[in-house]
Amino acid sequence: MSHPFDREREVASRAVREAARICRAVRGKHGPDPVAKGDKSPVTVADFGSQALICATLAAAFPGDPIMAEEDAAELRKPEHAGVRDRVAAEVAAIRAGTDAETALGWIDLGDLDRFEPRFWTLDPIDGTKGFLRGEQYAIALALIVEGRVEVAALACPNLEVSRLASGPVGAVFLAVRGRGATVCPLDGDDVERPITVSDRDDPTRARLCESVESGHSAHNESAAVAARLGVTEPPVRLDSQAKYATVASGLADVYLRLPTRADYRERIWDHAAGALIVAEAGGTVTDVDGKPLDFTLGSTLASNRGVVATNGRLHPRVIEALRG
Ligand SMILES: Nc1ncnc2c1ncn2[C@@H]1O[C@H](COP(=O)(O)OS(=O)(=O)O)[C@@H](OP(=O)(O)O)[C@H]1O
Ligand SMILES: [Mg+2]
Ligand SMILES: [Mg+2]
Ligand SMILES: [Mg+2]
Repeated sequence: MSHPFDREREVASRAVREAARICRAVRGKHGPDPVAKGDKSPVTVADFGSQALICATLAAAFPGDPIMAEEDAAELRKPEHAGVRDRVAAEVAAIRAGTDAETALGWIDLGDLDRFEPRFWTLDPIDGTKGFLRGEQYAIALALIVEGRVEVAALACPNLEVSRLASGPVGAVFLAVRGRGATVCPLDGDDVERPITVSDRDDPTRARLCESVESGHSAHNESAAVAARLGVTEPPVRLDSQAKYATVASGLADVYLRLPTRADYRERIWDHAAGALIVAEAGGTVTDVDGKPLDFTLGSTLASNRGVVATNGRLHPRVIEALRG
């Protein structure tokens, strides 16, 4: 039986898998060549290559769909970055033979949507770029938003173990369609997908928390205070990227806290759309720190939300209460 968004799910899955290949290739070869953006955050050959491939795939499959992606090709067009541009073009051509630099830059710039649309994709070609540079966790995050609701999510986590068992393969793809549950399957090979669910833990003192590695992205001192109020004794697991959502969705952690470090920072929608649907479809709950649902209708940021809290659902009210102090 076919369902709405079957094709979108299949295309999104294929797109993030192909992007994971370029990320791994860039890491495997000669270092990722980070370039500092205007806000001083890093972007690499792999971020650009991933965005180029995914935008090309989406444009071919859904020509009318706009894409709101994190990166753009402006820096790559500057003469001082000709070396990076040539590497991006070469990495893209290694996967899509015959692609020239102008074509690759044009694909990157397909992700230039900057305002809300009734139907659009949002893409983080590498979420957790700092994790990618450290050789730790990162994710390729793609989501389809229709009428302000996330309908489809695909999240590739190339360094996440599918089953945290020693024998589990490294690299996972998480998929979700609203109303149809969430699944995981290995990034490599063609193993079957299996459904995932959040944990059923309801004792807050035993909650397993996870948070960002970077203290600039989430206030570690405040999450420690929240943990103390809940009576949690285990230290939080720190991992980069939307791998945190995947960890909660698979029941390996119970709570993801992302607490604002500055009053003026607005979360970007591509940092949350895919992960939030995957947790919700695995049976969990995602809100901001005030307990409000995330609002994806306001353009590129979650302008009416502060921070993010994702839990297994059962613990959500207790966590929001603990956040109130
Ligand atoms: N001040 C501040 N507060 C909150 N979030 C911020 C902030 N600055 C940046 N960012 C965004 O954080 C994204 C990475 O988040 P992570 O959870 O992966 O951080 S961490 O690497 O685990 O520390 C990161 O995504 P990528 O750029 O895709 O890596 C940024 O969009
Ligand atoms: Mg970034
Ligand atoms: Mg990101
Ligand atoms: Mg990114």
